[in-house]
Amino acid sequence: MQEGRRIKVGILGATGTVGQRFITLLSVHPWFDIDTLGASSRSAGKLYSKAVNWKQTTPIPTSVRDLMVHECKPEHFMNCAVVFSGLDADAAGDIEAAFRAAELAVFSNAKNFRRDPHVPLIVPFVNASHLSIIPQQQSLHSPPLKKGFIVTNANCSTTGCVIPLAALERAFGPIESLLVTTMQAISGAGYPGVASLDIMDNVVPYIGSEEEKMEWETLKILGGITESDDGLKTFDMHSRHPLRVSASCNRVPVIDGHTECVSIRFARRPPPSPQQVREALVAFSPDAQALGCPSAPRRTIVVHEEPDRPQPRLDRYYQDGAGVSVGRVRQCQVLDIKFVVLANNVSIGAATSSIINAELAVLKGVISA
Ligand SMILES: NC(=O)C1=CN([C@@H]2O[C@H](COP(=O)(O)OP(=O)(O)OC[C@H]3O[C@@H](n4cnc5c(N)ncnc54)[C@H](OP(=O)(O)O)[C@@H]3O)[C@@H](O)[C@H]2O)C=CC1
Ligand SMILES: N[C@@H](CC(=O)OP(=O)(O)O)C(=O)O
Repeated sequence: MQEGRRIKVGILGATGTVGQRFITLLSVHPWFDIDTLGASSRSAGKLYSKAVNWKQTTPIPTSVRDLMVHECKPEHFMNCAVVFSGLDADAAGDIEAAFRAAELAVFSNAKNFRRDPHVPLIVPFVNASHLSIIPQQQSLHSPPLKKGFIVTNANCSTTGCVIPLAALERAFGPIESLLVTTMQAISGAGYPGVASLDIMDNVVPYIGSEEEKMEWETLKILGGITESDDGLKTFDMHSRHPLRVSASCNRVPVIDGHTECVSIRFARRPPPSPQQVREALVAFSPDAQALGCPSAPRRTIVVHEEPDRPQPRLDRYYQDGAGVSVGRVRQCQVLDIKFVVLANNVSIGAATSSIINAELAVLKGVISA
């Protein structure tokens, strides 16, 4: 990024749970300046401070308090080189497609384009290399695009799980089986989300479509990209080393932070020991750090030795919510290794991932500053 150059950005869904986290993070970002905000017609035409039901622990940044909220139409955002989306999935599909067609670079949290064969699904510490599919996405668009594209980040539970898995595949080769059971925070369902009478004093053993998303997204993220003789790139869905995934997803009465119990079997025999696994997790240093992404945490994974960690209340703000916390690394009597991972669903599970993805795109020259 050229010294002194700043990039104007817009936020779609700026009033929501993820949108508020975007505002908090981007208001102090060293490269990006918040220029334009968008939300539904319920909020459009109001000052941000009047439209939003602000739920962050820090005040609304002064730089955005008096910005007007717009409808999510590209013509309001043409000052922006980058648009971050925290849109409700019911609206995200058409709106993000329109923004891409208007030659805007869209970094989305919504699920709508994650399965698109030309859209990268990127967890920034895991598969930044998938940005390489963007020229194909642009050339196959009708009409072909020069600057517009969509990059998605993953489901928040998928994100927490694939980061340690990527560290372990890098150190020990392919994982062939994954069993994961989640305990997901209420904020994952947006605001107002799950009714208090459903979640207080309770655990709800079902989150619609969540298990299917975890089982599918993990394969796209951990897989590579293959290129045919005619130059067409395809996501290989971890098919060179087939990975079987079984996810069980639960909602628990925690405000922020998804906790996941993970068991894995490696392809390699004999498998690594728990101590080797701990060392590989601690040593993990993704490209986002080496390349100098300003929002990348100094350390991606902390490994706790205490037997009762990680815990959401104690660990969800590790590295300002950009890192993940692992604990209880031990032998699994059925597969090889099991552990617990905790990730902040609103930060690295959503807004922080989008922002680091955009930083990677700038550093790799996909976005011209
Ligand atoms: N919360 C989390 O932990 C995670 C969320 N996600 C995904 O991120 C996205 C946002 O989630 P979250 O912030 O929790 O959701 P919220 O319900 O809190 O916020 C939704 C946002 O979308 C806007 N919106 C709703 N309908 C429309 C519309 N028709 N046109 C334009 N804007 C609209 C809302 O504006 P208004 O205020 O005007 O209604 C609001 O700004 C979702 O797709 C979600 O699945 C992904 C990972 C984690
Ligand atoms: N469904 C997740 C959050 C979310 O919105 O996921 P997705 O973006 O994959 O729909 C949760 O409830 O915790």
